[in-house]
Amino acid sequence: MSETASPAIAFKGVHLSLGNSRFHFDCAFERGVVTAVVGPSGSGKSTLLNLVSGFEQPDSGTVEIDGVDVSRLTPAERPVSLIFQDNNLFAHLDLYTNVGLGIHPALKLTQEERGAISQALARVGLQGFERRMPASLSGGERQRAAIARALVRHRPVLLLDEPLAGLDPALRSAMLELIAELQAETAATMLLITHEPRDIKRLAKNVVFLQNGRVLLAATREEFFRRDDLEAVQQFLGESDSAAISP
Ligand SMILES: Nc1ncnc2c1ncn2[C@@H]1O[C@H](COP(=O)(O)OP(=O)(O)OP(=O)(O)O)[C@@H](O)[C@H]1O
Repeated sequence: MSETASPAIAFKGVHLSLGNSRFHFDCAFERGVVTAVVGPSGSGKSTLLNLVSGFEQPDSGTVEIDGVDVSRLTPAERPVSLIFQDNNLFAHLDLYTNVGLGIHPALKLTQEERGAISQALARVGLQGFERRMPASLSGGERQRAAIARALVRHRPVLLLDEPLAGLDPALRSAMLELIAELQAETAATMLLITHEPRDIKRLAKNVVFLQNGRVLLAATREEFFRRDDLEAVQQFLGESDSAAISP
């Protein structure tokens, strides 16, 4: 991974215990690119993202965003947006309100901000969907609405926790394109949890591979795909490939 520019996110001697699981992260994430966060189930991928978003705080060590120690800040105080696999939207609120909440929790919006909501919905292909309720949307449309909300927030860091899981192949590929376009437009630093090598190939510049709560390998995408000397990486590539072709 590039070490020349200052990283957007840095874990410095971070230790955390959750139940019987122990995590130790010392790693950095390059600014303005997508880094794929991969590894076996239970290796700590969501926990790593939670430490960035503030849903977990380290027992010791620090998490820095843009050189600022954010370890003790609440999620709302951090310069971060999040998109999960599902449950990104409030089911009882229409899309206009769901996206608007990304700008202001009490929806005290200026004329310009109100315009930005409709623009963001149009940007993700949901023009005219302002009054639609989440339950009336397909899974792919709901994920696009979540991206619209991230867009209006203008945060420098976007965390994507398996946002494509559960989508059919055509929707997956449309979402991959959309995320790639938004990354190019906004130059946000993105961390993407995925189980799919093709997501890494399409989107990621770097890859961080976790095992047992630690970073096993931090590499560029090209280096990562050459590291099949590592059994865990070989297993990830093998299993994912077979999963990709099975019905
Ligand atoms: N709040 C918690 N209390 C106890 N154990 C926890 C807690 N949160 C996570 N863990 C444990 O920590 C380990 C890592 O969890 P995590 O969700 O970060 O893994 P993951 O790599 O994202 O897994 P997956 O790919 O299955 O989503 C798991 O064994 C999990 O059960």
